[in-house]
Amino acid sequence: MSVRVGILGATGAVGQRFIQLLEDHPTFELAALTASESSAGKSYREAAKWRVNTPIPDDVAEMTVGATTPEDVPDDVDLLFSSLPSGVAADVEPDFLEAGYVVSSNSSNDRMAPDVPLTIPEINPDHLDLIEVQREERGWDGALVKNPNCSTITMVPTLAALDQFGLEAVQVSTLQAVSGAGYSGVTSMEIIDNAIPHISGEDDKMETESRKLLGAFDGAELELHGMDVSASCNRIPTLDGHLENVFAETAEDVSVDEAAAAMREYPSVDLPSSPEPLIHVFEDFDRPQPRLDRERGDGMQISAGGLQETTNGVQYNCLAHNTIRGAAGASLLNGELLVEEGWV
Ligand SMILES: N[C@@H](CC=O)C(=O)O
Repeated sequence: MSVRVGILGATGAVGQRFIQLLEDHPTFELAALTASESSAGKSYREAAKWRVNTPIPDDVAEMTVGATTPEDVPDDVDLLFSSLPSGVAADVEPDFLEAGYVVSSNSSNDRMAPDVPLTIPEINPDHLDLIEVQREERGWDGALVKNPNCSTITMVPTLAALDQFGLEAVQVSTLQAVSGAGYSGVTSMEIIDNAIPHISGEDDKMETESRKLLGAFDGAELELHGMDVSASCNRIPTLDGHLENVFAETAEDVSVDEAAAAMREYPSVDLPSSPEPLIHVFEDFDRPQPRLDRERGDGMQISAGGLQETTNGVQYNCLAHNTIRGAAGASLLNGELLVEEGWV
């Protein structure tokens, strides 16, 4: 079965990752690319400054880029991936949803809306049924599904594994790669020989999105997880791969061996982009490391290591590739789930 897909915001850094990940995808056939008005009508090769570490696929290079309006997307496209800047996405995604498109979006707008599924297929696939609520409330024929922020998605699979011990509170400090800020996000003068101890808006995303992802959905309403999450997000001069130091407080005592087994055994799902296993656990205290471990599972695996008991739980490090598992790969996997569950 082949599903025709499009990319909204195809010329940006995440748009380029989508193109890379869609090359040779077993189900998805790339059929539409959109970008800003200034790119519309150009070939993709002319419109995009290609910066991904594999060549632009020849057929994609010759595709004509459309404007980001439903009129410029062929009717036979079944699924759209959105990597629009969040301000633009907030304006234009609703037009596509009203026009009946199913949109799997990486943009941060609406992630916490009560009727929008914020989904990681291995963690909370049942939340996808919020689409029923969304369609009823908004009157859309289409459907909007979001994936979390890259720093959230790095930590939440490990928390999902630990939740069997009764998660009560989480403190996390991040060391985030420069690609998370986009190609021109931090200048070399700001970041070389440096670390920047604040990423605007990022603490709040981790604190809220993680509670939604681990929340309980009863078919009508979603209740946020009761744990308390405190995040401190920092930029460091790595290119890709967000490393995070997590302190998880649990109601029950948990040993290092129990925590490691819970993470190792946390199930993956049977979708083309889901890695097996979902979480790789290192015994070493000095792993995971961004340069060594970000490409594990084609950039889709979560790594953890440095597990130690604390007075009220465990501490550890975790890592994921922020532009693959944390962005384009996350939306793609949500698209695979949408197909599997019959929403596309
Ligand atoms: N908001 C994130 C994006 C993820 O890569 C960041 O700034 O790093």
